Formats: sequence, C-alpha cells, structure tokens
Amino acid sequence: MTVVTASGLTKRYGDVTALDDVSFTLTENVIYGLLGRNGAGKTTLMQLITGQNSATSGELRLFGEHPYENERALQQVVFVKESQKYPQAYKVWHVLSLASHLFPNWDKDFAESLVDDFKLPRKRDVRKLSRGMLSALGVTVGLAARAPLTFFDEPYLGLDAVARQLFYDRLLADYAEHPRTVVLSTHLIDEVADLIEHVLLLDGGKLVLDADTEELRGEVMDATGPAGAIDELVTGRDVLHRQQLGGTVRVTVRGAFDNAERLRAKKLGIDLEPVSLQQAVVRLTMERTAAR
Ligand SMILES: Nc1ncnc2c1ncn2[C@@H]1O[C@H](COP(=O)(O)OP(=O)(O)OP(=O)(O)O)[C@@H](O)[C@H]1O
Repeated sequence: MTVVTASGLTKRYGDVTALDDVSFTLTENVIYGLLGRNGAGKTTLMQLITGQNSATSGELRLFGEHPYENERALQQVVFVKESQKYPQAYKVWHVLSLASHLFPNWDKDFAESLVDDFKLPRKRDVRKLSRGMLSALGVTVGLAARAPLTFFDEPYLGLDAVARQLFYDRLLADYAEHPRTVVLSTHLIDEVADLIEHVLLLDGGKLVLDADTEELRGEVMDATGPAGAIDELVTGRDVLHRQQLGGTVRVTVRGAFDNAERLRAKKLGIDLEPVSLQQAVVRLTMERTAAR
C-alpha cells in the first residue's frame, strides 16, 4: 500500500526554493533514510507531509488524502524532532500521558520499558531535562506511538553512542514485530546504514537519489589502478570523483559493472569495490555541488 505520494512538490520561502519539483512514493512497512546536506530540504519535506506547512505547488497525498489540516490522516502520523516544544511545567510522565491520548496505537508497556532503558526521570520537569534526555523522551514517544507513519528528524542530538545504539536496536526489534513506515532523517549515515532499506537523498531541494539501499551497494563503486587502465575502463561512465596519487588513480563511478566488465577490470589490474553508503552520499552530493 502507498502511504505517501508526492508529485512535482515544490516549496518556496520568498526567493529560497527549499523543495524543487520532488516526486516519490513511500510505501507501507519500509524504513526510509531521508538524507542530504544541511539545508537540503529534509525538514521542509517532513513538515509538508505532516501537514505543518503547505506546498507552493505540486501534489501531495497522505493515506490518499491532503495532509494539510487533515486530522484523520494526521492521526496516523508521529513526527519526532529535536526541537520539540512541550507545555510549560510538564513533567516526563505528563508527556507520556498526553501521548497515550493522542496516538491510537500507543503501547504503554513499551513506553515504560523505554523510559527504563533510557533512565528517564518520570517526575522531572521537561524543561530541566538534559539535551540527551530530551532526545530520549522524543524517541520514546516516537517508538511507543507505533504510528503507521513515523518520522524521526535527527532525533539523536545529545544522545551518547550507547543511547543511540539502544534507539536503533529498539526501533529494529519493534519494527520486526509491528511493521510500519519509518522515515529517519540523519547525518550519521554509517550508523544507520544497516537499518535503512531505502534511501531518499535530497540536494539543494532536488531529489537526487531514490533507491533501495541494497541496490545502491553495487551502484556506486571505487575503481583503483594504473592511470591509463582506469581511463580505459571508465570512458563514457558517470565519474563522481577522481583522485590521483603518483601513477595510481582512484575514481568513484556511478553505475553497476557487469561480469564482463569486472573481468576486464581484473585483467587491467584494477580493484573494484563498493563504497559505503556514507561515501556514496558524499560523492553524489559533491557531484551536484561541483556541477552547479
Ligand atoms: N521558514 C523558513 N523561511 C525561510 N527559509 C526557510 C524556512 N524554512 C526553511 N528554509 C530554508 O529552506 C531550505 C531547506 O531547509 P530545511 O530545514 O528543510 O533543510 P534540512 O535539509 O532539514 O537541513 P538540516 O540538515 O540543516 O536540518 C534552507 O535553505 C532553509 O534556510
């Protein structure tokens, strides 16, 4: 089932085009990574889908409906962001109690176990929580809400490495038991590379990549070898990056190599290896930056 459909989605703030003619679909029961450099348009996109803002042009459907001011569609969505504001004088338990009323699928036991895992002080005022505790509270709400569409917008700020791992582990375990659509916006790409199943990469408001993580592994490759051989192998290919050290050249290339090409590379003394997701994202976004 399709959860979100965006077609030609554009958002302008004055003369800033935050999203530029973006089209994609989100389907049910997939963990998406929404990636991109600072200012790429990730938060803007999430705000449009969660009805917090309206598009300048283009079509957007959330569970088949317009999201803007649509309570029925938005009941199925939870949006966790680092800068979440809570009412004055709220304590941790107030937030959990409010969330239990807001989200139809709220799992109280799961919420309680997360509060224990993250060592959240139930009776403390939210405004007195540390930055990491605030993030942990957001993550707890986002997970225990079990909304059919869950957004985490850089939810880890302030969380230490152990707490972040706890978040990834709990997310994956709960997702396995209660599949749903999750969109995780993050700059810590290596940390989530094994978690995300599909990548949406924004750059300068444009969607530059919409691919399954698995597919992507063979799609962006490093080729290292003698300069002449490399030039021969990559002629006509989409070269994202080139680095030369003496007579040895390393290029990052977009596009898979078939078996015959791999054999040829071997004969030419060239090493082919897939780059990490993080490297692929860096190379793909640097390419556009350089091309502008
Ligand atoms: N309310 C606003 N008014 C004017 N410009 C805005 C507004 N909100 C966002 N922008 C601009 O739109 C662009 C996209 O911003 P957005 O916050 O969506 O990026 P992002 O990918 O979430 O960035 P980051 O990774 O730094 O959080 C930026 O150039 C930003 O300055």
